[in-house]
Amino acid sequence: MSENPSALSSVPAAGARRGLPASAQLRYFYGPMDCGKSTLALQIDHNHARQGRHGLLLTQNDRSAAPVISSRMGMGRPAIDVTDQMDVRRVVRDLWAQGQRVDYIIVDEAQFLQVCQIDQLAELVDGSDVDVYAFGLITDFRSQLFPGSKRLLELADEVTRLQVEVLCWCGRLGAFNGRVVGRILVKEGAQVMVADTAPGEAWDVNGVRQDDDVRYQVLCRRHWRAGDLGPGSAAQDVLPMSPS
Ligand SMILES: Nc1ncnc2c1ncn2[C@@H]1O[C@H](COP(=O)(O)OP(=O)(O)O)[C@@H](O)[C@H]1O
Ligand SMILES: Cc1cn([C@H]2C[C@H](O)[C@@H](COP(=O)(O)O)O2)c(=O)[nH]c1=O
Repeated sequence: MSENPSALSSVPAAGARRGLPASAQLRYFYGPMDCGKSTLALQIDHNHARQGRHGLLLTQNDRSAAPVISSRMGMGRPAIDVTDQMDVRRVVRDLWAQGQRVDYIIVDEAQFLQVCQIDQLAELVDGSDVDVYAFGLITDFRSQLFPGSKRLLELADEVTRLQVEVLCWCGRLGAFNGRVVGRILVKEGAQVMVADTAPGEAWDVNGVRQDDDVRYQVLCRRHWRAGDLGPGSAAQDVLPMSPS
């Protein structure tokens, strides 16, 4: 691994500032869709950048279909779209070769990264003292771990569940990312299908047309298991209308 110019820069890593060994960390922030992960990613980037630290922003398959980290709060920042074949260490090395510092890396939609790419991030933390902040879902629409998320749980120095509560339609805490096709909750299909929690949007992601009839709905376990999408769902629609 080539030398990190950050170590030579005027803003050394936190540990080095105190004369301690390098103290970079791999931190993983997770939560269901719509809980504020991208917003927090942008806030952390903002706070580091304003202290003169240099960040590298990565994402994969952002909802906006653009290479950006985008928050539903309306903010967004350009990011590198990580392809499956990309060696993240190479991206960092290339920046160093151009004389650019990389003090920290922010990765949004980290659940989509390959297992080997999570290992590469850990290598950047341990070998080059680069802080890594990863944000993503932990489980998919079947409530199974994404491989990238599993690897983050295995490797991260710190794992944090976001505190912003996303509620199921019944008012319980929602932790399950239900995939809704038409008006039906599905439990089979491709693991990756980019879509929003808002209905009726369609776009191309990496040249692949996404199904405009697919959306996600965060549910509690009880209603995810039952496939009950609440008032306005298919089950409700077939009920006879009450006379006016
Ligand atoms: N109009 C709004 N007013 C206040 N908060 C909002 C509004 N729209 C979205 N949000 C907040 O933004 C969160 C979604 O943020 P986002 O970073 O896009 O989520 P994630 O990346 O986890 O899917 C919502 O949970 C909500 O807290
Ligand atoms: C559950 C689940 C989600 N996805 C996609 C849907 C969205 O494009 C992203 C999550 O975005 P957010 O920033 O957390 O709102 O992931 C998927 O492809 N497969 C799934 O099972």
